[in-house]
Amino acid sequence: MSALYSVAEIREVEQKALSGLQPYTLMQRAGSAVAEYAQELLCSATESSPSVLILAGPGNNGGDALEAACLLEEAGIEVAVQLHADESKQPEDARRALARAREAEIQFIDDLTPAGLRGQSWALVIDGLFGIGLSRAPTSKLRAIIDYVNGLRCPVLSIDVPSGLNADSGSIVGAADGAAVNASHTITFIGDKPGLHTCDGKDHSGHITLRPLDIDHGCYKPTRAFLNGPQYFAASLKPRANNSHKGSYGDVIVVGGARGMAGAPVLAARTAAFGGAGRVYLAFVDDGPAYDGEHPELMFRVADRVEFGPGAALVVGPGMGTSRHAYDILSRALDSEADIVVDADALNLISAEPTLQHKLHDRNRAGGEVVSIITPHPLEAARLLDTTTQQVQNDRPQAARLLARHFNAITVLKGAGTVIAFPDGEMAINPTGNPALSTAGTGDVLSGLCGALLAQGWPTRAAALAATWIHGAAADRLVAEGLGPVGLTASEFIPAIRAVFNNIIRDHVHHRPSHVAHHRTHA
Ligand SMILES: NC(=O)C1=CN([C@@H]2O[C@H](COP(=O)(O)OP(=O)(O)OC[C@H]3O[C@@H](n4cnc5c(N)ncnc54)[C@H](O)[C@@H]3O)[C@@H](O)[C@H]2O)[C@@H](O)CC1
Ligand SMILES: [K+]
Repeated sequence: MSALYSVAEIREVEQKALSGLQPYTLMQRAGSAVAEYAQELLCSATESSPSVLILAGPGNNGGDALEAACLLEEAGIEVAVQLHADESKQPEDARRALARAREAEIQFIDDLTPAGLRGQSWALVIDGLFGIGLSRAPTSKLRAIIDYVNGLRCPVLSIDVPSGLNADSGSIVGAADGAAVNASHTITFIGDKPGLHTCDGKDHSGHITLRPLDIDHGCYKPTRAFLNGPQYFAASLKPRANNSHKGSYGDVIVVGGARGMAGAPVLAARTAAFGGAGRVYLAFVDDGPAYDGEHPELMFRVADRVEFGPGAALVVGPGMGTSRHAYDILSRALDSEADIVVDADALNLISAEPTLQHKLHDRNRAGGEVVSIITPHPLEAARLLDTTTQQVQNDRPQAARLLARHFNAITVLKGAGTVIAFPDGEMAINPTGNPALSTAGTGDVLSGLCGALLAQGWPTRAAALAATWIHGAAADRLVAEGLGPVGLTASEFIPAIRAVFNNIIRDHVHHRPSHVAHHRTHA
């Protein structure tokens, strides 16, 4: 159950479902799911006042809220509704929900400003202002209500999508002119949505619960997007054979390190070693250090004297600089038949040089297998797409898909809710990770881990998914241990990555029993 649906796909499912159901059925189901969940939240609330504030907007999201209001009132819970709708323009189902609420003599708050809400202490707010139908920034009047809700300390349950958030992209509709509810919980309907998991979605959605509303499976089509998880790379999680040696786990060559920038490739190389590569080389653009005192197992070379044969996995770009010399080395790496991870300065060089762009694009192996992974952060992505960081962040899924198609490379667009896009249009959003990763060097760690998995023979697709997931899970583990999110350094993620990786291998490997149980026979 980790498929992600675009708004257009949700609408399609909804239309198919509605054609086979009595009118109002889905809204009833949605309202009752909200009421049920609200009651669960109220049970755990500490607030002495049981009063629930219900915000209902102009569309069917507001209808869901009104239906929930009726059900909560029937259950003996005190509710107060603030309705932000032009009643003459409500859709049919929402109008019916409103009529029902009026008949039930639910309390409507006449004052539609925050002043009408102040002075009350709410046990819970139910946010039904906007769902997937929000098309422009909320008006200033509604922004004031959203600000009021965001200043409260009680739980906030958003219906379908936190109002103000774009369900496809996770950005706030209207950017600086917009505002979105900060939910503690989101109950989302029909299918999970990408925008809840990336960009601002991660901060605004809180705990996400999916309710498919009993819609027949036949109404759903397969989607091209999913929430990343170990099930998507489980086939590559294998135990190590006893009869193996360093050659069994491949070579990583980290290519980078212009003068004065040795730290980045060292971080990538250390992670490649901790991620299980058999041998790890650093190929320096300029004369780098002779060895790593803390990890003397890493082998230092001068890039000009290193062959980029097909057998090794290349990680190109950390601390590489953008000199002519770096260009030549990158060009040679792109010409090679090796699996390649392209990061950092290598991406900057590519964004400035059409020749390199073509080389990256044309790197398919015979049979069409994609052999390149690019790992841009939003600024690098913006340079590659010749646009602005703001534009990239406005629609991260779209930006990642464009990059993947344009450069024919699996694209790992880093940031809150990292997006992994494939050249065939498929896309994953990564649920692991936290702001502890917002520090220098964590990108080098990610590209080093990708390289380690490629060196161990993982397909590029599985490597990109697993590296992203493990990298984020390592950050989550450190924060759970009380070591972050403030002040963690990139180096500290490296041993945590090793621990998480070994754990998931253990969890996914089926062990044979060590002995055979024997049955006693009684005489
Ligand atoms: N139709 C159905 O049977 C179902 C609908 N569902 C609910 O309905 C929602 C979608 O309903 P709608 O399509 O009506 O969309 P919304 O309820 O999200 O809101 C759309 C309405 O808001 C208006 N609007 C958009 N942006 C605005 C702005 N900035 N300021 C003021 N008004 C603005 C639109 O003109 C439209 O009237 C879902 O998110 C879900 O909560 C679910 O209950 C599932 C079943
Ligand atoms: K909502």
